[in-house]
Parts: sequence; structure tokens; C-alpha cells
Amino acid sequence: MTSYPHMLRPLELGFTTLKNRVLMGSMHTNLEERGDWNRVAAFYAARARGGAGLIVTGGMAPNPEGGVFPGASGLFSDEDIAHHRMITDRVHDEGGKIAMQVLHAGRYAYGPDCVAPSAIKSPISPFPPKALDEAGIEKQIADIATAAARAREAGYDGVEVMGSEGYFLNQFLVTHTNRREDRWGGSYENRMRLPVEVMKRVRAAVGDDFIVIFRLSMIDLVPNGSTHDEVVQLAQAIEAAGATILNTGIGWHEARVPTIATSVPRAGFAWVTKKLMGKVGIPVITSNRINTPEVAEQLLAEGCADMVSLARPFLADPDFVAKAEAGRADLIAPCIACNQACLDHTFQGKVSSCLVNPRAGHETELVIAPAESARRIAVVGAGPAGLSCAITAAQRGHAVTLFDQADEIGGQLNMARKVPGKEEFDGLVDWFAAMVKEAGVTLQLGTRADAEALSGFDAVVVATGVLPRDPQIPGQDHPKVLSYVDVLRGGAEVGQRVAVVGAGGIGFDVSEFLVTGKSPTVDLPEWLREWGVTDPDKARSGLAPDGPQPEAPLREVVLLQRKAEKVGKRLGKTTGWIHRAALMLKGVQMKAGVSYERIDDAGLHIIRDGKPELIACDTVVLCAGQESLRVLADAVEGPEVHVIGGADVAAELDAKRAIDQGVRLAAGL
Ligand SMILES: Cc1cc2nc3c(=O)[nH]c(=O)nc-3n(C[C@H](O)[C@H](O)[C@H](O)COP(=O)(O)O)c2cc1C
Ligand code: SF4
Repeated sequence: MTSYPHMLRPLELGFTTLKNRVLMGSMHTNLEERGDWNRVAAFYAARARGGAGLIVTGGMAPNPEGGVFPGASGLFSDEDIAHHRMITDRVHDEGGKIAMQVLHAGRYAYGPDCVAPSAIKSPISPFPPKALDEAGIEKQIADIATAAARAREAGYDGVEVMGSEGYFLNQFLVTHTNRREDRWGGSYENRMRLPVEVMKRVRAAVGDDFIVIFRLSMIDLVPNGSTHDEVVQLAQAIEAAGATILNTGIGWHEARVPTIATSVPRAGFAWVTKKLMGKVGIPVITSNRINTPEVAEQLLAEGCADMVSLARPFLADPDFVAKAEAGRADLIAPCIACNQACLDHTFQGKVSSCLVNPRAGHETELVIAPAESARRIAVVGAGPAGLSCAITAAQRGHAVTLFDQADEIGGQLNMARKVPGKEEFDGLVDWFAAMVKEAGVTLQLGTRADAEALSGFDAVVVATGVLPRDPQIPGQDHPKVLSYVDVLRGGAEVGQRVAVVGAGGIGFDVSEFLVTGKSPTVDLPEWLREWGVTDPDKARSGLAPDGPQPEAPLREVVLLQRKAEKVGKRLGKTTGWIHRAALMLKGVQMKAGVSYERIDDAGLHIIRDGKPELIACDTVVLCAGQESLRVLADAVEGPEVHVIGGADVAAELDAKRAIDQGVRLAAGL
């Protein structure tokens, strides 16, 4: 049994004690605006029950102009206190502690009333901000302090003042956004005046025995961002102004360096936090891509921080701490940092949830209760849909047999895990394996279940997945043509010059696989070099690396798509740009709006802009979509046959939909 002595050690704050060193980091879930505060409370109560040492809520606006979007939730008036009281009561009933984050968006606010130090529009909002006058600044400070006081009244154990990620307070700190010439701009002393003043006023508003965390931008990753010395100066001033704890923020939202995506190495920015250790007297928290108890323990043991923040891992598994404490870290559902059901949802106005755990944010509605009567259930296909269905059904008490003709579980996840930068998928397959065992699912691998074998079950779930779609290009039977399955699973030999047909998620993955030798994701120094983040004082904005160029790509790859739109436009909202940038960095050419004419010895003949073109290549890899594999569904006869996952709707490696469908079906079986 592994123990985590550093992670599970209490943190003494003088007037109160946190039971361990794990903070659930702030996440706005879009639940806050829906008015169902019982659901919000249930979300946090589950994380408190699961053992988080301290929870921080998603950002709450101190006033309407500071909201991230019009109508964003906040603590604007005393009437809001009752809603928040529901959250704090439930968390306290579960033995937890919770702080409310006060977030003023400044020029990041997506609304016409936004305000900022200077009238400089942000690249991620269409709304130009109004530069605040002296009275306007005083109003913002007063509103933030009042929101903190209301948070105390609502029963919170503390507040977190959001000072990073390029929001309002951060905007005052750097000349990138602050061009003022009064006492709030110019010298660094002037530019840091607002965050320090906010800290003082918040402390005065809440009294001494209340946790006040300041989220400090450790590295801005934008042009003219704060230097490390300035960060230290601010940290010391914030401590002197009354902060209890300093939390870490990494990169502004407009930064073009990935900070939380799958391809960011685990704990990839803890070294930045470590530079602050010993320079302040209050506890320091490190954040970003800490997703296992082992990583958390190691960071704390090495003195990178006094506490760790985990945000998305608490979506993936509310019981992260409890399972680690019980010596069952193998059962912790891993956050694979895909952003597909959390941050992407946030930007789409949907409730944030989790690809791995569809119950996140849906605690009151998607309930996994014991089945009224145990039934014999066959699930065919051990991909993400079949696995999640089988595990959930078995957890409910059903006798579940899971078949797969392959000798391993995972289905299409086994392709994803081969792609450089997607190593987290390994952990996901391992977790599924542990859960299959724990839930008592009978696993029959290497078994092709036919209609006869399935006849004795009470219910059959067909999760047989997908087949590659046939793009019907003349000459596609040429020996130089491979499918993505041959490349990612079959280990087929691929030539030096490659044309990749189809620029969906799989086309991008295949291209990455073909141009990348060793994966920088598991080699932090290499990753930092690739993105130009070797020195906090020089790492300004990413994309064009300041440091030495990454290793030469392994192959010449041309990535093609039929649609006449930006290549990769349909990839994840918050991650598509990273995949595009990574491939461009490795010299992959991208061509959109093409039609495929034929493949022959010379290569792939296409038409682009009405003109014929030859992509001279040794190999053509087809990544032209999928078709549902549902032969079995049509063959099985019985009172109850369900079809889920790719067998239901063919979609590219859509594990989010597959897992959601699997869990939801099992919840009602
Ligand atoms: C859906 C979502 C919403 C977030 N909302 C906030 C927020 O309101 N305030 C904040 O400070 N950080 C917010 N974050 C950032 C997280 O606190 C955290 O810094 C980031 O997810 C990296 O940590 P992780 O790898 O542990 O998830 C959000 C992140 C996600 C995924
Ligand atoms: S959706 Fe992906 S990134 Fe978000 S919490 Fe779940 S696994 Fe992590």
C-alpha cells in the first residue's frame, strides 16, 4: 500500500487547519447561472466527501461589469447569500472546507460594460473596455471587498482573490494592458498598487480569522509580462497586505503556450512555483497538470510547494483524496487533460462535466443506484462505451459479461495512447482495467460473441465500435496506401514522404505520430524548449520558440482535407490551436479544399483551387472517417438489445460521447 505522507499531512494556518495539502482548484462550471443551487451544492458536496483539503469555487463576479459574461454569477447583493449558504452548508456537512473565488474579468469580460486599466481591447473578446477613472477604480476595489465580506456571511471558510490568468488585477500589473500615467500605472510600484490595495481591503472586510488566498500569475506568457523579480516583489507585498496563502496561476488566457492541455507534461509548471519558495512566509500552492497522488506527493516532497491544486482531476474523480488515503490510487479515474467535456463545454455555454466521469456536474440527475433486481447482461465490445457500461451495470449489482474479440481492452483508446502527447490515455485504459476487476465484470477477451452465445442473457449491449470509412479514391488499392489503423495499431511501415487524407482528430493524431520521434510530453526540458519557456523572464508568448529549435521532424507530411475551411477547425475549441501549432512547428503542410483524383506510383493527385496538383509521396494514409460496425446488433434477437458508442453513431474517437452513453444506459438497466 502506497502512502502519501506529504500530501496527506495537515496544513496549519494558525486560526484553522486544513486536513491535507490538496486544494480543489477553481472551476466555473456554468451550473452557477442555471439557478439550480441544489445541483451546485451537490457538485461541491461530492468533492468535500471525497476528501479535498480545501475547495475553491469557480470564479464569482464582484459586480456585473466584472462578470466573465453578461449574467455571470456573483455575490452582488445580500439576496445572493442564501444560494451560497446552500453550498457551504452541504460542504460543511461533509466535513469539508470551501473558499469562494472572487473573479473580476476586466477586459476579458464578454460584454459591452467591461472595464480595464486602459482602453486596450483583448484579443479574446470583441468588446473594447472602458478605461477606469479614479472613482471607477475605487468602486471596483470596494465591490471586491464587499463580495468577500458577503462570502463570509454566506458561510465560506475563505475567499480566493483571482489575480492571474490575465484577469482584471493581472491587467494592472503589466504594460501590455496598463498604459496609465497616474498612481495606478507607470512604475511597477504603481502597477501593483491595485492588487495590493484589493488584498488590504479584502482582509479588512473579512477579519483576521478567515482564509484569503491570492491567485498570483507566476508566469504571464504574454509580451511584456511580469519578470520573476516583479512576481516575487508582488508576492511579498500581497503577503504583507494580509494574504493567508498564495496560489499559482500559469499563463494568461490569450497566451499561445499550452498550459493545461494533454500535451503539457504532468506538473509542467511546478518549477516556476518552486522559484518562489523561501521568498515568502505564507504557504504556496502549485497548480496545473497534477493528476495523480504520486505526482502530488513528489512535488511536495521535493519542496516545490506547500500544497497542490488539482482542478480537473476533481471532475474526473471527486474521491481522489479518499481513494489515495485508502491505498487505492489505482481506482482514481484519471483526468487525461483533454478539455473535451470541461473547458470546451464552458466555452460552448454547456455545463462543464468530464469525459471520464459523466456524472461530474450531473450529480443530482445521473444517479447510480443499486438495481432493483440483478440481471444477466452481456456487453459486446470493450472500448470506452462498452467498458463504462459494463462497469456501471456491475456496480449496480448486475451480473455482467464483457466480450471483445481483441486480446486487450480499450478498443480505439489503444490507438489514441500510441500518439505522442496522448500518453495520458495509457492511464485511462489502466483505470478501466482496474475498475473492471473491482466491479466484478466477467471479461471474455479473444472471444467473438455471436447471436447464439448471447441468447441466454437478459439484455445485450452492442458496443462494437467503428470501421474506417472507405473514401473510394481511384487507386486506393495501391501498395503505398494504408489506413490509420494499419499505422497506429498495426505498426505498418511508413515511407519518408506521406500524404494524410482527412484532417479530423485522427488525421492530426496520425500526422503527429509520423513526424514526432520521442514525445516531449514525457520529457519536460524538451517540451519547455519546444514552446520557448526555458526562462520565465524570456518566455513571453510562445509559438515562435525563443530557445533552440526542436529536433528535426521524422518525416515530411502533408495533411489534406476536402472542406474549404481552416484545417482542424472542428477540433476541440480550447485545444485545436495547440494541435495545429504543434504540427506547424514540425513542418507539416496543411491543404484544405482539395478533391482527391487518384493514387498511383507518383503519389496522390488532387485538385485544389481548380488546378491539378501532385502530392509526391511514398505513403498515403487514409483517415477519412468511420462507419458504425453494427452487424451484431442486426443479428442478435432478444427482448432487450441496446446499441451504444461508435456502433450507434460513428464518430472519430469520440470517447466523450461513448462513455456518457455507456454510463447513462447502465444507470437505467
Ligand atoms: C472548466 C474550467 C473552468 C475553470 N474556471 C476557473 C475559474 O473560474 N477561476 C480560476 O481561477 N481558474 C479556473 N480554471 C482553471 C483551473 O483552476 C486550473 O488552473 C486549470 O484547470 C489547471 O489545473 P488542472 O490541470 O489541475 O485542471 C478553470 C478550469 C476549467 C477546466
Ligand atoms: S474532460 Fe478531460 S480534461 Fe476535463 S476533467 Fe475530464 S478528463 Fe480532465
